[in-house]
Amino acid sequence: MDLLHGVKVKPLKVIPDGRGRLVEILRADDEMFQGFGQVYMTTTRPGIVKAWHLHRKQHDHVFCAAGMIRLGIYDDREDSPTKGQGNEFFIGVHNPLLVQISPGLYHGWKCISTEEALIINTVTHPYDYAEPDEYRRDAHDPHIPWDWSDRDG
Ligand SMILES: Cc1cn([C@H]2C[C@H](O)[C@@H](COP(=O)(O)OP(=O)(O)O[C@H]3O[C@H](C)C(=O)[C@H](O)[C@H]3O)O2)c(=O)[nH]c1=O
Repeated sequence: MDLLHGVKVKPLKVIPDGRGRLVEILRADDEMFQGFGQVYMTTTRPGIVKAWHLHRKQHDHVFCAAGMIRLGIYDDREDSPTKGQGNEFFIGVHNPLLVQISPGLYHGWKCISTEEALIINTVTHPYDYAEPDEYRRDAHDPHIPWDWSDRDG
């Protein structure tokens, strides 16, 4: 899969031992590091879609620590070489991957596990309560050619 302009991925290493497991998520010396604003946890119940979200300033770094999600990213930027294209990732306990999403890209996810998905998002700007850097479209807005329904095969 060709990555959208402004999307980067980092495969994460799971270090298991007799007590449990440890996973480094994002480091200040990573090539992809863009700065630190805050880190927060958000969860999604099975079958629920949280989309579409877009930030104008902020980079997101999405890691799914429990459960599994189908992460969708859609490029609607006029000046982008990948305008009109999308990326899809299946990430979580079975595929530990950190996905960096640049400002201007629509993104969202669906929880595809039977248990709640737990997402750790490390972002480049602290959340501004007065003027959140959050722009949204309905998850099923026809402007974005995306189908969140499950596919049989
Ligand atoms: C991000 C954030 C939110 N909030 C408040 C605002 C709302 O009252 C409540 C839920 O926030 P939101 O609807 O933004 O939560 P999610 O729908 O889980 O949004 C997240 O999921 C999608 C798919 C993303 O891509 C967003 O970037 C990410 O914010 O928490 C805070 O108080 N602090 C914060 O840092």
